Amino acid sequence: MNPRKKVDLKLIIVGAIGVGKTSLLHQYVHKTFYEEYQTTLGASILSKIIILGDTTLKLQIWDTGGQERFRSMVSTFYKGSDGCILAFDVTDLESFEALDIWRGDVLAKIVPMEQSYPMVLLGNKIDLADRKVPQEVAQGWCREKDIPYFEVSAKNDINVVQAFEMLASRALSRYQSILENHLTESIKLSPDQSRSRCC
Ligand SMILES: Nc1nc2c(ncn2[C@@H]2O[C@H](COP(=O)(O)OP(=O)(O)OP(=O)(O)O)[C@@H](O)[C@H]2O)c(=O)[nH]1
Ligand SMILES: [Mg+2]
Repeated sequence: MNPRKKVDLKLIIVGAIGVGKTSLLHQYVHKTFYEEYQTTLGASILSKIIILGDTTLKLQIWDTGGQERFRSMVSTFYKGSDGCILAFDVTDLESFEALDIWRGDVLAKIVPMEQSYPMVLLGNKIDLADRKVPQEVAQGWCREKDIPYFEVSAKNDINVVQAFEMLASRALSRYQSILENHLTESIKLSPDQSRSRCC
């Protein structure tokens, strides 16, 4: 029998209204795409199990609504997340300009750790002709922040799996190094603890 490790990770997807967050998630989890737009009211969760190396990962991915009126409410869901997908629409300049705010909102809810919090940026709808955000501009933003960038299309299923799995793999590495640090700390602590118990 394969003694595969099992890890549960919470991921979130955030970004402005209508950029395609729900569509990206449905493409990744269900391999489906809908042209009709149904805004996400608050948040919803989808799960997917994937295998990375010797680990079975259960991804719980929180889809959040981009409407302004939900911003403070959805930000309460960021807490405890292991990684984040930031999304914008390459045909919507405002959605790109709003990224600093979305990123700031997420980082404000994350407890700072030695290991940096994993994020990836997805520029969605590259199947459309009327692009407003050049690839180099988005890449420049990501370079400054040390975040990987993917140009994607939820509609045509371009780069979607690669982007989600890059985030999952970074979130898993962070989870493992936090776990190792905890174990090292408890090994360091245990001799003192046993001494104090016996004296
Ligand atoms: N052409 C094209 N349209 C897309 C793509 N992804 C999403 N859409 C369309 O964009 C619209 C909005 O998509 P959603 O996935 O609902 O966007 P959202 O970011 O979840 O929106 P909120 O929940 O309101 O924040 C829908 O009509 C989708 O069909 C894409 O890659 N290409
Ligand atoms: Mg949505």
